[in-house]
Amino acid sequence: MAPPQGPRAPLEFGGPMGAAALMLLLPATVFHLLLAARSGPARLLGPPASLPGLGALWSPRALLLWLAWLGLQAALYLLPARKVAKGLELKDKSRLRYPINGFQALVLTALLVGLGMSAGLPLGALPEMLLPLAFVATLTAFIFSLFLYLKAQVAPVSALAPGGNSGNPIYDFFLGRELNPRICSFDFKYFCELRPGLIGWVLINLALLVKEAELRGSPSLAMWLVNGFQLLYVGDALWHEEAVLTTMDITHDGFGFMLAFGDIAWVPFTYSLQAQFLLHHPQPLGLPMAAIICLINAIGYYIFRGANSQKNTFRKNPSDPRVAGLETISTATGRQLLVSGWWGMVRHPNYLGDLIMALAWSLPCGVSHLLPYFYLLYFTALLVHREARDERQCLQKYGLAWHEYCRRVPYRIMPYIY
Ligand SMILES: NC(=O)C1=CN([C@@H]2O[C@H](COP(=O)(O)OP(=O)(O)OC[C@H]3O[C@@H](n4cnc5c(N)ncnc54)[C@H](OP(=O)(O)O)[C@@H]3O)[C@@H](O)[C@H]2O)C=CC1
Ligand SMILES: CC(C)CCC[C@@H](C)[C@H]1CC=C2C3=C(CC[C@@]21C)[C@@]1(C)CC[C@H](O)C(C)(C)[C@@H]1CC3
Repeated sequence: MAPPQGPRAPLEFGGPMGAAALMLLLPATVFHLLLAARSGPARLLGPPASLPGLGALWSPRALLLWLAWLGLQAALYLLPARKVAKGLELKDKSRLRYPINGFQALVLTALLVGLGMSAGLPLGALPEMLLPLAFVATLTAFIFSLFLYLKAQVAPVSALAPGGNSGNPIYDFFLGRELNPRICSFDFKYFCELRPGLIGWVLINLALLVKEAELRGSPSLAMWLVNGFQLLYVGDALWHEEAVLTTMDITHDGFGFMLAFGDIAWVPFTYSLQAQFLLHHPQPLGLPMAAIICLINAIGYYIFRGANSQKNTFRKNPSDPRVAGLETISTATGRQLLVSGWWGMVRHPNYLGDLIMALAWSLPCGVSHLLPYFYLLYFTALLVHREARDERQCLQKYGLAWHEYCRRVPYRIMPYIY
């Protein structure tokens, strides 16, 4: 049976009240974290040591820089791609085309930044601008979401997302009405999910590393580790860019404030928190501990990549020799579910790997403060919530076969625990 859609779809995130609260709480959290990371006590909870005036938030230079960044990433998106991939089939039976040139955009951005730095670009000045940059990014997210909401008014019904069309403007603005808003072939959601925010995140990390070298003579080992791990994560996402086309963000969720803000403001300014913390609170890290942390990150990455690649290979071609020997359950839809390999260990092995990596990103910051563990805490909550949403969708899609999968693979994310 098809799940209820439009005004009859069940409301998520606490409905309109929850959506309104999140629209205040999420930007407030970004500013709180930015301020806390640079303050002496670096407290995750409680008010930051000092509150800046409004003047510290607004800077025309930050606005120009931000617009130039978005413009650069949009231009790189429009460059010829090594491949054009097709998305999943839509309600009207069509399949959208997406350029696969994210990794190329990362490399070209690195080249441009490298050239700029050798010509005297003061990258180390960026950390001082994080607050006004986060402010313009948040403003952009609100204005852009309004544009997306209005654009959806004239979109055909077949282009609307299953949720996000409740009729309540606050809720729909938050969740997003249109599934794949585009102008000509420019896909806003796909662009935002992987480009300005993710690449911006590693650029902010690099600027923090440069600033630390300016302040202390050389970057610390902890800063190198955080930069290296997160660059690997972003590089991996862009290298496997096509895989994002099957995530629930692209196939199920509308494009509204939640994803727009998440992609362009939340990711670059909160995911770089560990490097921000390290700039203001240097942490000693010995080689043996660094080696253990590298091992934890490597284990997390091995599980994350192994699980994601196994599912993607299987979904593309179940007879591929790399997955053909795995045990499966048949479903009424004609699709199969893996019940051995990574997907026979827990129902979301990729989340487990991602969480192990999140731990490795925080450990270089020591254990004296809770603040650098914010990502791990937030991410655990996000993935537990996401897992529950995915389970609901899979139950609707696969019915009895999903029950059978849950019986055969009883744990969701962490074997014997959850
Ligand atoms: N860093 C960050 O902030 C975030 C990172 N992520 C990461 O993104 C990645 C993608 O996650 P996400 O989009 O949530 O979902 P998943 O990649 O886990 O995909 C879930 C889908 O996989 C399919 N599936 C589930 N079980 C099986 C099985 N046993 N056999 C075959 N197919 C199965 C189902 O879709 P179907 O059957 O239709 O194919 C299900 O809807 C993860 O690695 C996650 O950790 C996610 C959110 C935030
Ligand atoms: C602002 C709210 C609290 C929630 C916003 C959530 C978003 C920040 C995340 C939702 C799904 C995401 C994914 C990635 C980044 C974070 C968001 C946008 C991802 C691009 C990270 C890199 C991974 O390899 C991936 C699998 C490509 C991720 C896809 C989902």
